[in-house]
Amino acid sequence: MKVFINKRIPEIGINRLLEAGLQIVFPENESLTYEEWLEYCQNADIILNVGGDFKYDKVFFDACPNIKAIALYSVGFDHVDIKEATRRNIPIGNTPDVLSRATSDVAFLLMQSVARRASYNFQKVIDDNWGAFDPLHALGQELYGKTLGVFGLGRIGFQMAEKCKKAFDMEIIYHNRHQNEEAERELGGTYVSFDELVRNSDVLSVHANFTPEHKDLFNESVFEKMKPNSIFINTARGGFHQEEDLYNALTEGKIWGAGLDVTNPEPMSADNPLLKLSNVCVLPHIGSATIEARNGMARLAAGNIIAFSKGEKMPNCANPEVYSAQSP
Ligand SMILES: NC(=O)C1=CN([C@@H]2O[C@H](COP(=O)(O)OP(=O)(O)OC[C@H]3O[C@@H](n4cnc5c(N)ncnc54)[C@H](O)[C@@H]3O)[C@@H](O)[C@H]2O)C=CC1
Ligand SMILES: O=C(O)C(=O)CO
Repeated sequence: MKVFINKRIPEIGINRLLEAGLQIVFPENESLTYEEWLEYCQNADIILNVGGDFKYDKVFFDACPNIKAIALYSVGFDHVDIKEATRRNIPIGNTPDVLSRATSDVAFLLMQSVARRASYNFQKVIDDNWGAFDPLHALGQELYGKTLGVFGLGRIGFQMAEKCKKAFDMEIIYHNRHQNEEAERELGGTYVSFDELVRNSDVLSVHANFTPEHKDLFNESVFEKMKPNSIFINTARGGFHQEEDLYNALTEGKIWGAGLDVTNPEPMSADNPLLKLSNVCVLPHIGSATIEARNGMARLAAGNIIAFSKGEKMPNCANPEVYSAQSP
């Protein structure tokens, strides 16, 4: 079977695919236009997808009737129309768990960076503007004993909560699709309504899976209810926050600061007004960017493809219902 991989991934994944006798096709140039990407996909049986540049929607599936399986090099699958894939019996593999530690590390890093104004202070050093010791300037806030609100207490949200609990003895509240009793026991966390989460969090960290109906969920009316000392963190997907409303909330003192690893669109333009604010820290979607996580993702993506090529179930599948649909 022919596997199209749109961008180089760590060797461990490539080697596994080659050892399994699969044929790999890489593009000559990794910056593909939609048309070029589609053409590569049309000539493949399986796709190993890196990044979220192109959507796997009805138009794609109609244009690529030969595609039998897609292995995402990500845990998030918001760029895939899962219903459409399932309808066509196409399993969609993803890479859970192996990146939870790295991504929650970045949420934790952003939280502290914003609380201590790290990017603002770093910029001062770069600008040769260190200045004299000033008892009243660039003061941050301490996080000990404060309340962390997790929106989406899944694999990554849990690890963020665990770190905040251990490092700063923070109180954990969360809002999730379902109450997570095991997490409550381990973290001593409390399930709250969305409204309570927004009103009571000192740090509100977004970790849910993105779906179009939640676009701009964090908007003016939400920021309005947040505490003036609160920090908004988003490492999930940029679509969750309304950027202009976030900017206004930050400049009008409705919230203390924001840390973003994800924006909408990505990349964020260098002249984005958010980047001029001293209470904002933006990272270029590096949540899973560690050697350990990226190797793990390569291993899982290759494992999904190899299992599929042998007629087995993908071990990590975003639409396991494809398998029950196939059974008599
Ligand atoms: N910044 C980065 O580099 C990375 C970002 N991510 C993002 O993080 C997301 C979460 O990943 P995991 O923790 O592995 O997923 P997960 O599926 O383990 O956890 C997501 C949780 O969010 C909850 N949820 C979903 N929609 C919700 C809603 N509308 N309201 C309340 N709760 C809701 C789910 O019930 C689930 O518990 C991914 O989907 C991806 O978008 C993941 C990895 C790296
Ligand atoms: O896995 C994901 O969903 C990412 O965003 C990148 O690792």
